[in-house]
Amino acid sequence: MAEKAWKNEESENEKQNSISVVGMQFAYEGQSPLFYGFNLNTLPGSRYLLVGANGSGKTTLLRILAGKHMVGGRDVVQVLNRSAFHDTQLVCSGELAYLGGSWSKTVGSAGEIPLQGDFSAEQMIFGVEGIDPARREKLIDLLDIDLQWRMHKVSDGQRRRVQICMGLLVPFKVLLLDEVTVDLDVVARIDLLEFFKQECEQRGATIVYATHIFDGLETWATHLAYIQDGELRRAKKLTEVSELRSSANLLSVVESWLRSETKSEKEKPTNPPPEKQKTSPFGASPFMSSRHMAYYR
Ligand SMILES: Nc1ncnc2c1ncn2[C@@H]1O[C@H](COP(=O)(O)OP(=O)(O)OP(=O)(O)O)[C@@H](O)[C@H]1O
Repeated sequence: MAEKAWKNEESENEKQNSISVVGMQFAYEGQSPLFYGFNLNTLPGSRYLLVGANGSGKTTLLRILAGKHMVGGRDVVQVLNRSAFHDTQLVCSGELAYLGGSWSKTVGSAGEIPLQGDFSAEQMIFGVEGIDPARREKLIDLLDIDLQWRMHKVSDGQRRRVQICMGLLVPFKVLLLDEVTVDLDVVARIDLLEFFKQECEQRGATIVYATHIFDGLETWATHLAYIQDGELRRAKKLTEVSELRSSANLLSVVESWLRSETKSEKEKPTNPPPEKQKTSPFGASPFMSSRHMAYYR
């Protein structure tokens, strides 16, 4: 029923993108652009797997989508048709959620919450107001959280469970995940991935998940996005990745892409490659990083 409801709504909205990135450019201070003319569109209900070598730009992209860096005008990076950076309500309302590697979490209007200290899991989880009790119970159960855990005495995996629980308390519409299952045991990871899948199928949520762990993701993801040095080399439905139609699994497909990337790097001439263009395609102004403009969170 729920699935049908969001799909009807979606057809009325003419399949609007849940994420839209158009001609994005971004550089860290003092560095040449990491992203230049970067485009990405996702539809509601999709589960994107974001893959690429170490340093290819996955975390930076997720942080930009999460509104943590300003990368140009309001139209460049839009989530739910609103500017990811300028519309702070997106994050405060919980519609746009980001779960990354750090041990702190912005939970709506509660702001940054440290996840280490002499307090219980219960205090943390029940400290967030306005949460649907049934959803909260479901998450506590799913992540097998003991509400009596003292946060300064738990293991990395247990702390991670509490972090994930808090990040999911509000029913998100777009969820950005940066390698968050890394500390979880197999059962917790499988159950969580299944929960994410249901959130997309039943509510039309969109997930972008950056990971190097591909176990079980062939049947989980709907799309695969492959980044190389800040360039989106592939963005396809998983069913359209030709290598996956043969017997190859996701791990070996991504491994072959990464290996050919490394090989072509080695075969490059020793002269340094020309830097990516540093002027904006939208005007003659010099390229400016988000930090030059002091617009980052
Ligand atoms: N705060 C920062 N300041 C300057 N450069 C940075 C910063 N964070 C990342 N970088 C650089 O930006 C590039 C992309 O880094 P990013 O963390 O986005 O890659 P990644 O694909 O997430 O890597 P990994 O798979 O190792 O997590 C790298 O060259 C990195 O050194």
